[in-house]
Amino acid sequence: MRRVIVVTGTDTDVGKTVFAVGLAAAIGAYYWKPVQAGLEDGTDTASASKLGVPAERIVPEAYRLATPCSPHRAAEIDGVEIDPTRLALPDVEGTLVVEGAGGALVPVTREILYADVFARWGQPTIVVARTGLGTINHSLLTIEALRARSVPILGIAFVGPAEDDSERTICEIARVPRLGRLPHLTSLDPDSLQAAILSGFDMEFFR
Ligand SMILES: Nc1ncnc2c1ncn2[C@@H]1O[C@H](COP(=O)(O)OP(=O)(O)OP(=O)(O)O)[C@@H](O)[C@H]1O
Ligand SMILES: C[C@H](N)[C@H](N)CCCCCC(=O)O
Ligand SMILES: [Mg+2]
Repeated sequence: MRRVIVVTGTDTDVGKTVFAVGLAAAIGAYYWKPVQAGLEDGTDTASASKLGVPAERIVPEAYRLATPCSPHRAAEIDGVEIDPTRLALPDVEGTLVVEGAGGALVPVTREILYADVFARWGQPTIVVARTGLGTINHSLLTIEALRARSVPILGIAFVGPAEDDSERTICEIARVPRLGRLPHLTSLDPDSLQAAILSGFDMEFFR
Protein backbone atom coordinates (compact mmCIF):
# COMPACT_ATOMS: atom_id res chain seq x y z
CA MET A 1 0.00 0.00 0.00
CA ARG A 2 1.24 3.49 -0.83
CA ARG A 3 1.87 6.02 1.95
CA VAL A 4 2.83 9.61 1.14
CA ILE A 5 4.79 12.14 3.18
CA VAL A 6 4.90 15.66 1.72
CA VAL A 7 7.81 17.94 2.63
CA THR A 8 7.39 21.68 2.42
CA GLY A 9 9.22 24.47 4.22
CA THR A 10 9.23 28.00 5.46
CA ASP A 11 11.43 29.15 2.56
CA THR A 12 13.78 28.03 -0.16
CA ASP A 13 17.19 26.77 1.04
CA VAL A 14 15.95 25.78 4.50
CA GLY A 15 17.10 22.19 4.03
CA LYS A 16 14.00 20.46 2.63
CA THR A 17 16.01 18.31 0.24
CA VAL A 18 18.57 17.26 2.82
CA PHE A 19 15.83 16.35 5.30
CA ALA A 20 13.50 14.69 2.73
CA VAL A 21 16.29 12.64 1.20
CA GLY A 22 17.67 11.63 4.59
CA LEU A 23 14.18 10.57 5.64
CA ALA A 24 13.52 8.66 2.42
CA ALA A 25 16.83 6.82 2.73
CA ALA A 26 16.20 6.04 6.40
CA ILE A 27 12.76 4.52 5.87
CA GLY A 28 13.42 2.95 2.46
CA ALA A 29 10.98 5.30 0.74
CA TYR A 30 10.75 6.64 -2.79
CA TYR A 31 11.69 10.31 -3.40
CA TRP A 32 9.91 12.64 -5.85
CA LYS A 33 10.55 16.28 -6.71
CA PRO A 34 7.63 17.03 -9.05
CA VAL A 35 8.91 20.39 -10.30
CA GLN A 36 12.60 21.22 -10.44
CA ALA A 37 13.36 24.88 -11.16
CA GLY A 38 17.07 25.39 -11.75
CA LEU A 39 19.27 22.83 -13.46
CA GLU A 40 22.76 24.32 -13.61
CA ASP A 41 23.76 24.14 -9.96
CA GLY A 42 22.55 20.57 -9.52
CA THR A 43 19.05 19.29 -8.93
CA ASP A 44 17.28 17.99 -5.84
CA THR A 45 16.92 14.62 -7.56
CA ALA A 46 20.70 14.51 -8.07
CA SER A 47 21.15 15.30 -4.36
CA ALA A 48 18.80 12.43 -3.52
CA SER A 49 21.03 10.11 -5.47
CA LYS A 50 24.23 11.50 -3.88
CA LEU A 51 22.80 11.35 -0.36
CA GLY A 52 21.70 7.75 -0.32
CA VAL A 53 18.38 7.15 -2.11
CA PRO A 54 18.88 4.21 -4.51
CA ALA A 55 18.26 5.09 -8.20
CA GLU A 56 15.31 2.70 -8.42
CA ARG A 57 13.58 4.62 -5.62
CA ILE A 58 13.84 8.01 -7.32
CA VAL A 59 10.78 9.03 -9.33
CA PRO A 60 11.71 11.32 -12.25
CA GLU A 61 10.53 14.93 -12.07
CA ALA A 62 7.33 15.85 -13.93
CA TYR A 63 8.96 19.15 -14.94
CA ARG A 64 12.62 20.12 -15.24
CA LEU A 65 12.89 23.87 -15.72
CA ALA A 66 16.15 25.67 -16.37
CA THR A 67 15.87 28.87 -14.33
CA PRO A 68 16.46 28.88 -10.56
CA CYS A 69 13.39 30.87 -9.61
CA SER A 70 9.74 30.32 -8.76
CA PRO A 71 8.38 27.42 -10.87
CA HIS A 72 5.58 29.52 -12.41
CA ARG A 73 8.17 31.94 -13.79
CA ALA A 74 10.75 29.30 -14.69
CA ALA A 75 8.04 27.60 -16.78
CA GLU A 76 7.19 30.85 -18.55
CA ILE A 77 10.86 31.46 -19.34
CA ASP A 78 11.20 27.93 -20.79
CA GLY A 79 7.93 28.31 -22.73
CA VAL A 80 6.41 25.39 -20.82
CA GLU A 81 2.85 25.24 -19.52
CA ILE A 82 2.60 23.37 -16.23
CA ASP A 83 -0.39 21.05 -16.31
CA PRO A 84 -1.47 20.39 -12.70
CA THR A 85 -2.89 16.99 -13.67
CA ARG A 86 0.72 15.88 -14.27
CA LEU A 87 1.34 16.57 -10.57
CA ALA A 88 -0.88 13.66 -9.49
CA LEU A 89 0.94 11.50 -6.95
CA PRO A 90 2.68 8.57 -8.64
CA ASP A 91 1.85 5.04 -7.61
CA VAL A 92 4.72 3.35 -5.83
CA GLU A 93 4.92 0.25 -3.72
CA GLY A 94 5.62 1.59 -0.23
CA THR A 95 6.23 5.12 1.02
CA LEU A 96 6.73 8.16 -1.22
CA VAL A 97 8.43 11.31 0.08
CA VAL A 98 7.49 14.32 -2.07
CA GLU A 99 9.29 17.66 -1.95
CA GLY A 100 7.79 21.04 -2.90
CA ALA A 101 9.91 23.99 -4.08
CA GLY A 102 10.61 26.98 -1.86
CA GLY A 103 7.94 27.78 0.73
CA ALA A 104 4.31 26.66 0.88
CA LEU A 105 2.86 29.64 -0.99
CA VAL A 106 5.21 29.52 -3.95
CA PRO A 107 3.25 29.56 -7.21
CA VAL A 108 3.30 26.45 -9.36
CA THR A 109 1.39 28.39 -12.02
CA ARG A 110 -0.13 31.87 -11.89
CA GLU A 111 -3.34 30.20 -10.68
CA ILE A 112 -2.16 27.49 -8.29
CA LEU A 113 0.19 27.63 -5.30
CA TYR A 114 2.03 24.66 -3.82
CA ALA A 115 -0.29 24.74 -0.81
CA ASP A 116 -3.24 24.25 -3.19
CA VAL A 117 -1.53 21.21 -4.67
CA PHE A 118 -0.84 19.88 -1.15
CA ALA A 119 -4.54 20.36 -0.34
CA ARG A 120 -5.51 18.32 -3.41
CA TRP A 121 -3.12 15.58 -2.33
CA GLY A 122 -4.49 15.64 1.23
CA GLN A 123 -1.46 13.77 2.58
CA PRO A 124 0.50 14.28 5.83
CA THR A 125 2.75 17.28 5.31
CA ILE A 126 5.97 18.19 7.12
CA VAL A 127 7.13 21.79 7.47
CA VAL A 128 10.92 22.14 7.42
CA ALA A 129 11.99 25.23 9.34
CA ARG A 130 15.30 26.85 10.22
CA THR A 131 16.08 27.12 13.91
CA GLY A 132 17.57 30.63 13.54
CA LEU A 133 16.13 34.03 14.32
CA GLY A 134 13.00 34.77 12.26
CA THR A 135 11.80 31.19 12.28
CA ILE A 136 8.92 31.71 14.73
CA ASN A 137 7.16 34.10 12.38
CA HIS A 138 7.94 32.10 9.22
CA SER A 139 6.88 28.81 10.78
CA LEU A 140 3.61 30.14 12.22
CA LEU A 141 2.72 31.84 8.92
CA THR A 142 3.40 28.64 7.00
CA ILE A 143 1.25 26.57 9.33
CA GLU A 144 -1.62 29.09 9.10
CA ALA A 145 -1.46 28.98 5.30
CA LEU A 146 -1.58 25.17 5.30
CA ARG A 147 -4.39 25.04 7.84
CA ALA A 148 -6.41 27.60 5.83
CA ARG A 149 -6.44 24.98 3.06
CA SER A 150 -7.01 22.01 5.40
CA VAL A 151 -3.65 20.45 4.58
CA PRO A 152 -2.94 17.75 7.20
CA ILE A 153 0.23 18.69 9.10
CA LEU A 154 2.40 15.87 10.40
CA GLY A 155 4.74 18.23 12.26
CA ILE A 156 7.80 20.41 12.05
CA ALA A 157 11.33 19.29 11.24
CA PHE A 158 13.90 21.82 12.37
CA VAL A 159 17.24 22.30 10.63
CA GLY A 160 20.18 24.02 12.29
CA PRO A 161 21.72 24.37 15.74
CA ALA A 162 19.42 23.77 18.73
CA GLU A 163 17.24 26.76 19.68
CA ASP A 164 15.14 25.17 22.37
CA ASP A 165 12.84 28.05 23.12
CA SER A 166 12.08 28.93 19.47
CA GLU A 167 11.36 25.29 18.64
CA ARG A 168 9.14 24.87 21.70
CA THR A 169 7.35 28.18 21.15
CA ILE A 170 6.44 27.34 17.55
CA CYS A 171 5.16 23.89 18.41
CA GLU A 172 3.13 25.13 21.40
CA ILE A 173 1.54 28.11 19.65
CA ALA A 174 0.80 26.20 16.44
CA ARG A 175 -0.14 23.01 18.30
CA VAL A 176 1.98 20.84 16.01
CA PRO A 177 4.32 17.98 16.86
CA ARG A 178 8.05 18.66 16.90
CA LEU A 179 9.35 15.79 14.77
CA GLY A 180 13.00 16.46 15.56
CA ARG A 181 16.00 18.44 14.43
CA LEU A 182 18.73 17.95 11.88
CA PRO A 183 21.91 19.84 12.81
CA HIS A 184 24.16 21.43 10.18
CA LEU A 185 26.52 18.67 9.12
CA THR A 186 30.07 19.68 8.32
CA SER A 187 30.45 16.70 6.04
CA LEU A 188 27.23 15.96 4.19
CA ASP A 189 27.36 12.34 3.02
CA PRO A 190 24.93 9.40 3.15
CA ASP A 191 26.37 7.96 6.39
CA SER A 192 26.49 11.20 8.39
CA LEU A 193 22.99 12.13 7.15
CA GLN A 194 21.55 8.76 8.15
CA ALA A 195 23.13 8.97 11.58
CA ALA A 196 21.77 12.50 12.10
CA ILE A 197 18.25 11.57 10.95
CA LEU A 198 18.12 8.50 13.16
CA SER A 199 19.43 10.32 16.22
CA GLY A 200 17.58 13.60 15.63
CA PHE A 201 14.05 12.32 14.90
CA ASP A 202 11.55 10.03 16.51
CA MET A 203 11.11 7.62 13.60
CA GLU A 204 7.73 6.52 14.95
CA PHE A 205 6.28 9.67 13.32
CA PHE A 206 7.08 8.28 9.88
CA ARG A 207 5.68 4.75 10.24
N1 LIG B 1 21.64 19.67 7.73
C1 LIG B 1 22.45 20.22 6.82
N2 LIG B 1 23.78 20.10 6.94
C2 LIG B 1 24.60 20.64 6.02
N3 LIG B 1 24.19 21.31 4.93
C3 LIG B 1 22.87 21.46 4.76
C4 LIG B 1 21.93 20.93 5.69
N4 LIG B 1 20.69 21.26 5.27
C5 LIG B 1 20.86 21.94 4.14
N5 LIG B 1 22.16 22.08 3.82
C6 LIG B 1 22.70 22.76 2.64
O1 LIG B 1 22.00 24.00 2.50
C7 LIG B 1 21.67 24.22 1.13
C8 LIG B 1 20.14 24.30 0.99
O2 LIG B 1 19.57 23.08 1.40
P1 LIG B 1 18.46 22.34 0.54
O3 LIG B 1 18.91 22.16 -0.87
O4 LIG B 1 18.10 21.10 1.28
O5 LIG B 1 17.29 23.43 0.58
P2 LIG B 1 15.80 23.32 0.06
O6 LIG B 1 14.94 23.81 1.15
O7 LIG B 1 15.57 21.95 -0.43
O8 LIG B 1 15.72 24.36 -1.17
P3 LIG B 1 14.74 24.35 -2.48
O9 LIG B 1 13.64 25.29 -2.18
O10 LIG B 1 15.66 24.87 -3.57
O11 LIG B 1 14.29 22.97 -2.76
C9 LIG B 1 22.29 23.08 0.33
O12 LIG B 1 23.55 23.47 -0.12
C10 LIG B 1 22.44 21.97 1.36
O13 LIG B 1 23.47 21.07 1.07
C1 LIG C 1 15.34 28.20 -7.21
C2 LIG C 1 15.09 27.65 -5.82
N1 LIG C 1 16.20 26.86 -5.41
C3 LIG C 1 13.80 26.84 -5.75
N2 LIG C 1 13.89 25.73 -6.66
C4 LIG C 1 12.56 27.66 -6.04
C5 LIG C 1 12.34 28.75 -5.00
C6 LIG C 1 11.17 29.64 -5.33
C7 LIG C 1 11.00 30.78 -4.35
C8 LIG C 1 10.02 31.79 -4.83
C9 LIG C 1 9.78 32.87 -3.81
O1 LIG C 1 9.28 32.58 -2.71
O2 LIG C 1 10.12 34.01 -4.08
MG1 LIG D 1 15.11 21.22 -2.31
